[in-house]
Amino acid sequence: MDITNIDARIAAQDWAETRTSLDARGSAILPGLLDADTCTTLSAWYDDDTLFRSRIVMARHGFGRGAYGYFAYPLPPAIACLRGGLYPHLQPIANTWAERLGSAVRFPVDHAEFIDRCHAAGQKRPTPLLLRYGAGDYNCLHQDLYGEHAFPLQVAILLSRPQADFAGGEFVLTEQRPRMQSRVEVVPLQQGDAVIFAVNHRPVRGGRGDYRVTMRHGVSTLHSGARHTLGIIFHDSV
Ligand SMILES: O=C(O)CCC(=O)C(=O)O
Ligand SMILES: [Fe+2]
Repeated sequence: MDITNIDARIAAQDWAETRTSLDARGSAILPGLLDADTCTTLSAWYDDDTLFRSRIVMARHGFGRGAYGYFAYPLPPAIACLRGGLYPHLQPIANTWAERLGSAVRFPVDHAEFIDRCHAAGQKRPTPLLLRYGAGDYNCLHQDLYGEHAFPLQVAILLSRPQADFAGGEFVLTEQRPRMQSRVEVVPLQQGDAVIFAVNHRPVRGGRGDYRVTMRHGVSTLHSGARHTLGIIFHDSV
């Protein structure tokens, strides 16, 4: 796996446009973050038990249908590179959001320092994950919160080819505004595209200042084939 290629692909994204999109809708697409070969390699890792600290069968927990593995430490270099390389682009947005939401929490520039904060609070287990869905599988609306410390943005990368490898299985986001019913958006992704989205709350500018919107994400039912995703969550878990 060519890590310099991943670094270059992170650097090549339009981060100003990404920020605009995150502020406007709480999500943004990074087109072609990973190339097709990298996606194929990462999908194949799903079957390698040595890479994972635990395996979750979603139906057993009421999370949906499908399965995933949480990577073990030390993370494979490609995963560490994605986690550590995406974070510095998101950290300024996270701090602005925290300020606008009236939170005193601030996120350090360096991801390793944020991980130290998680570990000191007992959140020591790595959260990057690889998911696999087959026909009939789905992921219920949820939030990936794993303890007191939570970075407000996370990333999911689609490793499979829509229409060719699978059908259905769309990434969806919902947002709940105060005193309003939930609204849903489908995020159209191609193989190698990443979606960045709010883990929990995001600020929205209203007539009387910012208010707080609650977001959830999930995946609609796969009609056929198999779909792999790589999830990058920036906080660790209890
Ligand atoms: O499979 C997906 O697209 C979503 C996976 C997910 O829930 C996550 O990465 O947190
Ligand atoms: Fe998730």
